[in-house]
Amino acid sequence: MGHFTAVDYVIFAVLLAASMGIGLYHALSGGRQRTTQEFLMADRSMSCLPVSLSLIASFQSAVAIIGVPAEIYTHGTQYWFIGCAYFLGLLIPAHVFIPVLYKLRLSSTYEYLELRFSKAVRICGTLTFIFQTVVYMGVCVYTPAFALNAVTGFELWGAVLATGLACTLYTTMGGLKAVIWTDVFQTAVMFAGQLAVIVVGVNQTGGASEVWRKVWEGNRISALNLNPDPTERHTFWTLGVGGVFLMLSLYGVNQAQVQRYLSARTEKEAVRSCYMAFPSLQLSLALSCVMGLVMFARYCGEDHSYANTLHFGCFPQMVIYFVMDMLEGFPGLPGLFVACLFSAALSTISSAFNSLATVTMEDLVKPHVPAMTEARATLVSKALAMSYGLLCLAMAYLTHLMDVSVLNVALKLFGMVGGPVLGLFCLGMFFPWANPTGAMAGLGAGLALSFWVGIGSIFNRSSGARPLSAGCRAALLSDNSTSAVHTALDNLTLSKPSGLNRFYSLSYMWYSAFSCFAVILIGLIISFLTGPMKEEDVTPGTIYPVFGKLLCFLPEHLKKKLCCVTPRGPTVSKIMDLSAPRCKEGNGLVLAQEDGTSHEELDRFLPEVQAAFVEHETTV
Ligand SMILES: CC(C)(CO)[C@@H](O)C(=O)NCCC(=O)O
Ligand code: NA
Repeated sequence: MGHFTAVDYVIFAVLLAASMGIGLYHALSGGRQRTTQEFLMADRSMSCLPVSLSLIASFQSAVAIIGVPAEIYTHGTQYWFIGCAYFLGLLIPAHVFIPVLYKLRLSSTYEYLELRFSKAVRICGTLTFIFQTVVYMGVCVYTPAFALNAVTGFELWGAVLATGLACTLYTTMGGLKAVIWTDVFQTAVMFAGQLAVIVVGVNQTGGASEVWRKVWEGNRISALNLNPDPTERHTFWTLGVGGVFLMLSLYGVNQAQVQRYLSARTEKEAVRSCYMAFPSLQLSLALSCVMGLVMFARYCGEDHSYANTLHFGCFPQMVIYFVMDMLEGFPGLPGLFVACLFSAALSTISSAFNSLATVTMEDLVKPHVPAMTEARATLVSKALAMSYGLLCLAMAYLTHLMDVSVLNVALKLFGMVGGPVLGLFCLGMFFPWANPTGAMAGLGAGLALSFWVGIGSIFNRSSGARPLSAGCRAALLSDNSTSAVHTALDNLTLSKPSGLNRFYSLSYMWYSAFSCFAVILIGLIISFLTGPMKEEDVTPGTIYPVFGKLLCFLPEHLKKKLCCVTPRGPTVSKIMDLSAPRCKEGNGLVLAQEDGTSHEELDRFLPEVQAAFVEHETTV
């Protein structure tokens, strides 16, 4: 197998150096990262282009770059239908979540939970996010290093340490501005690397029509699978409908993304960035799917040296093997692909460090130390970003100890942990009756159910291995494969799950939707049992009147009766209570802000808000 030349290592080093350069630039320019507003929120001054590229970079890591081609190679193009989920998966955040969250002018998205429910719900939301992100970042930093190491002997722990430390450094120096601008640069490198592999790969295989012929004859082009069985791993329903909930949990309520929307200059700019993320996300999906197809065309029917590793799902090494095989003899291109992999990883973990620092600061530290000076708060935020960077290295080691198939793990984690949090936000925004007790019970039950099915599926391997499709079998059963392989495959595909095993074999693409609905249902039941929230008790601006909008033909008084209009009222003092530690930023009073009002205009209110706050505090 081809080894790296000096040129390749130099390209990798240049990637790290350029990223750190961007970090240094933002540490020394602008406000020099001396306020939390700049360090955590990029001064709320970003325009839509960098924000949109940064949005797609957050959850597009080496896991997707390696995992998706492997998935397409093994199971055909069915996974590509997840692109259908991008429509609603971005439209709903743009027109439901952004308007509500942006107007509240939060820093942490979990502040919403306190405004709508209670402090306890907020803390639970924050802790859930921290858990999800800490596990995810370990997988993200470990995956590219591991895959490269397995095939090319690339220094495993050297790569983990170099990426983890470089990323920690530029995130700590340059704050969110550096994170967003490195995302822009890294997304470009990511696309360039994928494109290079595809162009060279198509050439090596004998042109686009030859690739098409081979994947067509090899049965890789999947027809739309409309099987309603929820245990079938990838169908149109699991990907196109279940995927919408996955997208909502990531692009609607996940702190990493919401923080980007909030860093936009205006609400319009935030909505526009969400729209602009759509084509780039489709492009990214298309590139990784096409890469899987080219890979199949290259190896189908001839070289099955790596097919042995395919038996139990998708192995990342295979993709690296293919890439190195393709790019051998093109000096610099293997290095470009390495840069592509690590770009994807860096842009994800940098978002993780910054968003973790933000929620820890805003939700866990500030409420307990309300008198902290701005300088001290910024210092603590930087210390937090750095600590999470170092924790990431520890998590990479933990990932190393668990032997996992990365794409499934990432998607399962998003569903198991992100789904209940999505449910919590939906419960709060769409159901004015939901009360804090219901929210707590709903979140607890939703998490319990999703961990039950998620952990159950791990111990229920027999059905976990079921997804070997007919096409995959064809690929594995080359002429010279033994009858033992045939028998093993038949046993795998014949065993149909029943009873509890059927529950455990729920497709992981349904996890988000399943746990989201569980939270809403249990949350509503408990709320009605313990006394539903009254309209005048709900904080203004925290409800999205979805029923009011859907039932717009009803007369006004009936709508009011159904409690499906935005509650309004002179409850400013109540908001001041709830958001006391944040009031210096003037969060509470900007609720009436109209669409498109710029932060500059808002800032004119700040002195008034501060005066009101001081008055409020001294009279209490
Ligand atoms: C999150 C989606 C589904 C959005 O397209 C996709 O980027 C994906 O499959 N990501 C896998 C996780 C990762 O790349 O880290
Ligand atoms: Na990324």
